[in-house]
Amino acid sequence: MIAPPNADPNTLAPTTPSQASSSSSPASKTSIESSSDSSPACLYAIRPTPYGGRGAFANKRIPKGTVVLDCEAPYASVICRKFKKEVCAWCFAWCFESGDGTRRKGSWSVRLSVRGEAGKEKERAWTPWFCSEGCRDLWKTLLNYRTTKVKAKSKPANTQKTTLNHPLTHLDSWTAKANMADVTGESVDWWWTLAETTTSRGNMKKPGKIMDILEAWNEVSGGGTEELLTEYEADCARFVLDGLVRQALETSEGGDTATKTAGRWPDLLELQDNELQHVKSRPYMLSCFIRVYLFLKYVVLTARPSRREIGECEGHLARDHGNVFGIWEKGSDDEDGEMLGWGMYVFGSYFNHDCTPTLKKMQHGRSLHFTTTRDIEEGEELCINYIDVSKGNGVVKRNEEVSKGWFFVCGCARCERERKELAVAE
Ligand SMILES: C[S@@+](CC[C@H](N)C(=O)[O-])C[C@H]1O[C@@H](n2cnc3c(N)ncnc32)[C@H](O)[C@@H]1O
Repeated sequence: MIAPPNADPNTLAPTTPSQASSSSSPASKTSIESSSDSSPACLYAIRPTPYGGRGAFANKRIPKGTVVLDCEAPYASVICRKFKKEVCAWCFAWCFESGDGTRRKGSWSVRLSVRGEAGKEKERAWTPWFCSEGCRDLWKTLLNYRTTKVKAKSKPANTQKTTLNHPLTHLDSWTAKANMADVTGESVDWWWTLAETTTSRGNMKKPGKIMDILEAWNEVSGGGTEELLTEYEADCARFVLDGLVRQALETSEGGDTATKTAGRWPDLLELQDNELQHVKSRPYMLSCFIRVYLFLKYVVLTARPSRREIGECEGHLARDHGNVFGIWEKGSDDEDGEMLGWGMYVFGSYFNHDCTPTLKKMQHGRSLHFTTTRDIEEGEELCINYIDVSKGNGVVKRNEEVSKGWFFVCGCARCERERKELAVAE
């Protein structure tokens, strides 16, 4: 359970137990159970825990080595830009691992063909790369959708980027001005509303408004993200876009494209919303979120029939941190590898952290599965580990790590026991 450390470790994402008070909502329980026909999710049920929102509890005795959840593919995912040529956008194969001697040069050779002007192939910042044509075809089959095409308008005669001021940097000053010590749900909503109203269609005609500037930027930059967003924000934008595409396919094709156990949009919305906790801890994340939203709305999604509204982008961003899983170089974050990207495997996000985990998660290509590491008794909680618990760190160090990355105090039995032992020793 991770968020993207490579981009900016301080932008990793967590949540607080308080927000999970919707915890035992019947909807979330149904979501998990409804997938039981195609997955072994009926082995457990989602119920409130005494320490941290909801958790997954065994419905019956589960033997060691049982796969309790097998997510075939993520609901949404992104390969970090710096790895995009090295990691297959479909099966997540890393060229340095899959190398047969010829591939050690450091990038895959198949990419999505994008025709630029005069029919010439050109590579854009968002162009995905693949390990094979087969993977590229699968990607195209699922996402046969114009995700990255910017509005086709004739270019203005003067295409000097330098004549435009960066349209989104002013957002930094918004959050800098705000007293973030007093951050509340209402104040976060207020900033979002301000972002929306100052860029709304009603303001379109007024010169100097963000909408106009973004449209002009769009025209001269050809939709490039390089200068509008930081690399991390661009990765977030691609992640959200992937989710929006899946959501659109769900709606337009009756949901048949929903990947096995990846969940659907309503399931994703059932996940813990981490936005407030995240912004409280890292105020600059609010302007990052809003920049991603404005970028998607006015630069990328202008080719779509209807423009996505705040709710959908915010819905993704609010659940991204703390709920997504890293896509790791060796398929498991227990090993010291690179995190190549991240993915939202919705139903996997109900597993809480335990310093003595009962599940091991393993990534195989696009899939992620969770296997019991010992026999589990009926009623026992199924937990994974968010941090490396094999380092031999004590309760204090482990909790420093958990609270730094995920903002919660670990309520697992091992931590409770070690805290008591420490108190007695003092
Ligand atoms: C991915 S979510 C897990 C599901 C979550 N409990 C829910 O109700 O949606 C991670 C969040 O669960 C809570 N959590 C997970 N493990 C915990 C633990 N060991 N102690 C306290 N809270 C925990 C924290 O709020 C954390 O941010």
